[in-house]
Formats: sequence, C-alpha cells, structure tokens
Amino acid sequence: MKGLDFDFLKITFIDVIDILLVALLIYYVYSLIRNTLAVNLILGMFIIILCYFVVSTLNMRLMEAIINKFISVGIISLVVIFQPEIRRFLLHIGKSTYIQKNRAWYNRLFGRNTAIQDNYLRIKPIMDACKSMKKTKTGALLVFLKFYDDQLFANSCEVLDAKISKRLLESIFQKNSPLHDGAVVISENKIKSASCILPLTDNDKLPPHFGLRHRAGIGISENTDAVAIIISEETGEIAYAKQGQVRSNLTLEQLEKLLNKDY
Ligand SMILES: Nc1ncnc2c1ncn2[C@@H]1O[C@H](COP(=O)(O)OP(=O)(O)OP(=O)(O)O)[C@@H](O)[C@H]1O
Repeated sequence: MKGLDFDFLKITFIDVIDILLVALLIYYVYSLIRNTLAVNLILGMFIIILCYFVVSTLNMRLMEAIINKFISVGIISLVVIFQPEIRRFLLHIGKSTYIQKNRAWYNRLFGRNTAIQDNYLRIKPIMDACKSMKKTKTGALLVFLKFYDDQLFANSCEVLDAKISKRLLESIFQKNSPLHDGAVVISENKIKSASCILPLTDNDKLPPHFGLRHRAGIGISENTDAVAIIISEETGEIAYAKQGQVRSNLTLEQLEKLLNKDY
C-alpha cells in the first residue's frame, strides 16, 4: 500500500513563524475592532465578496460587472471608512513601549484571573458613583470610549486626564459644579474630559420623556464606538446606550454586566 505523500507539504521553520505572525496580526486587528462598528462594516464587505463569487460562478455577467466596479471603488473608500481604525492601529504600535511598561499585555496573555480582578477594580469607582447618583437623583452622562481621539472632543470639552474616582465623578455632576453640564468622557482608564457637548440623535422613535441628556448619550453611540450611561435627574433611572440602541431602567447588576463587557 502506498503511504501518504506529504511531499507537497513542505513546512519550514520560516513558514511556521509566518503563520504565527499572521495569526497574531489577525488577533490584534480583531481585538482592536471587537465590539465596534467596524465589525459590521467588515461583515458587509464579506457579504459583498460572497455575492461576487456567487454571481461569477453562475456567470451572471451584468451583476458581476456591477459588483466588480463596486469593489474597485470600494478599496479606496475602505481607507476612508477605516481611517480611525488604521490611525488607532498605528498609534497602538507606537505605544508598545508603554504597553510593555505597565505589563497589561502579560496579564492579557497569561493571567485571566488577574485581568478579571483588574476589570472589577477598574469598574468599581464608576459603579459606586452610579449607585450614589441614582440614589440622589443626580443627572449624569458618562461616555466610554475604547480609544480617545483628542480631535473629536478638542473644542467642546474641559480636559481633565484624571484618575477615575467615585468622589470626582460625583463632584463633577453636582448641580453647583461648573462642569456638571454635558458629558464626562472616560477612556484608557482615565476621566479624559468633562462638560463635553455631544451630537444629539435625531431618532424620532424615542420615548417622549427622553430629553437632551438621553439624546446626547444615544447620539454619540450612533456614530462612534462609544457606549454611554445616562442617569436621569428626574427619576434616578439608569439608561445605557450602545450603537444607537438604548436600554432603560437598568438595575445596578445589569449595568455592571454591560460595563464589564463593553469597557
Ligand atoms: N449636546 C449635549 N451634550 C451633552 N450633554 C447635554 C447636551 N445637551 C444637553 N445636555 C445635558 O442634558 C441636560 C439637560 O437634560 P434634560 O433634562 O433635557 O435631559 P433628559 O434626557 O430629560 O434627562 P433627565 O431625566 O435627567 O431630565 C443639560 O443640563 C446638559 O447637562
């Protein structure tokens, strides 16, 4: 009996390194775009490419020509559409020395338990502040961004770059605080800025009791990867906006779960 011939499959040491590097790159890109709108864009692209293969296999020449044209223009539009992601990707490579310094990468790869513990500690002051502001019916709007873009908030915010703490969050949203109007932006484990003016949603299907605070929280989640916590001044209810969708009247446990997932 003839043995299996693996002659065609010659894998060298360099091939193994090559495959590992590609796997690392895919993982890195995935972790950058996970839970972001870019995932939907990539899914859309994938569907178009799938359609292209179907129509070209079935020899549907007109459809094939249309999709072909669309794809060739699409390559240029991809650079425009993914400009923030490409920018982030390059920024992250540049920040690698910082990443090495705080050893977060090590925890990510080898210390799942430590990472869960870290996340709990990260979220705790935010949860404590929300609990207290819910109780005292202090109106608040907190926006969470994976990657902070200075340009996005340059003109409409008070830059803080401060450590997240329950008392700081509470004092910002105190009625008498000069910073209480507008949103607080939290990113990269810091309170980046306060008193931010956000774009309002023009969704006309929202409940009538949603005023400007809710509309601003939903608005920022529509066009960016941000998620927002909105605490109502009237009722103390907590709402959570993500990708233009809002969940209202959340319990603290539900909020903690959502934050754990998205922040
Ligand atoms: N574009 C905006 N960006 C950020 N915050 C905003 C914006 N517009 C209004 N706000 C905030 O919303 C507050 C007014 O909230 P409003 O009473 O209209 O909201 P609401 O959604 O009804 O919430 P609440 O239940 O607290 O009344 C303002 O004091 C300001 O802090």
